[in-house]
Amino acid sequence: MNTTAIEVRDLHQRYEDFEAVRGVSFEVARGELYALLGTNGAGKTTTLDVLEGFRAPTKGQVRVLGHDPLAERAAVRRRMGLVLQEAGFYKDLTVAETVDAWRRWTPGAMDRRAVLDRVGLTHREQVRVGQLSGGEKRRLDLALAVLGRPEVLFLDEPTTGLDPEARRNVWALVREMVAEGVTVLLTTHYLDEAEQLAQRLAIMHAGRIVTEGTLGAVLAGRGTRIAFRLPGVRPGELPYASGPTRRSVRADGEAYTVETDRPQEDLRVLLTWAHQRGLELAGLEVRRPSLEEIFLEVAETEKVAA
Ligand SMILES: Nc1ncnc2c1ncn2[C@@H]1O[C@H](COP(=O)(O)OP(=O)(O)OP(=O)(O)O)[C@@H](O)[C@H]1O
Repeated sequence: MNTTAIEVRDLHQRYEDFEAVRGVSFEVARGELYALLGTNGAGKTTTLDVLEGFRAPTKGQVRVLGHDPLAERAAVRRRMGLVLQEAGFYKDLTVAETVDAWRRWTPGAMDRRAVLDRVGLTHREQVRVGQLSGGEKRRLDLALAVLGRPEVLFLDEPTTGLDPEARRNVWALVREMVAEGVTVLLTTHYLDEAEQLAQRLAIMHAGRIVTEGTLGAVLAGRGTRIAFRLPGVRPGELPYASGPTRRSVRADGEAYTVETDRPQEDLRVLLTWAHQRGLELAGLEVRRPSLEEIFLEVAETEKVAA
């Protein structure tokens, strides 16, 4: 059996004279969760649209479970589940009526009770969709997406606008799907979501993938961060003169972040310096960079390069 579930090769997508996707390539293995992150307008939803068979690529090739999702729609549509950014429900139908309506045209659909149990909405069965909370609507979205037991699930920003508890509930559900062998392609603005769920991820910016791989690989090669607050000291006074070490110091008001590939030595120098001057390094921490920082750096570097 082919172990690749999703394949994107040199995808380009143009809207009239604007090229929204500019040569994107990646693969997702069966049973893997892959996250597409990116700035607003990076091209994530457009990439998903092509994979879902809603658009023909301007150039390049995509395959889902070995098929062209547009030309061979019949072969692949029933094996995919979609959660789109905007859910189109009838507000006046109850949860039960909504699921029943979808079951009618989903061959091999799960029982209504089974699917609602799965997403934790059984107790809301008789409630009208218009009265559900945002988190409950997202869970109903997921219920409809998994109703036909899909092999591949596309989730476009599945937790946008949800409170922390509702997000965690959605994460738990997504983890269950992955544990059962479902392949998931997720787009998100939340870096912690990708950190929590994704086996591999890509950061997109202006139509291109700028970095890709496992979380470890994306973080590798980026220096350790030494962060602290120090009121009343100018950046030039810190004990880090320019030198051969790959190091940078960022100041944001009194908050300093030193990025370094020699954390132990740099920390020792900093602590000795502060001790000799009787200075208190408030909130001192040594940590690896967060995806958030990498994301911002990527966006910043690209802006400078553009
Ligand atoms: N139908 C369309 N016609 C013209 N331009 C479009 C169309 N859809 C998207 N775009 C443009 O293409 C670019 C990529 O949009 P896309 O929705 O794929 O990005 P995204 O990464 O999903 O963004 P977001 O995170 O904001 O949802 C944006 O500049 C957007 O304005």
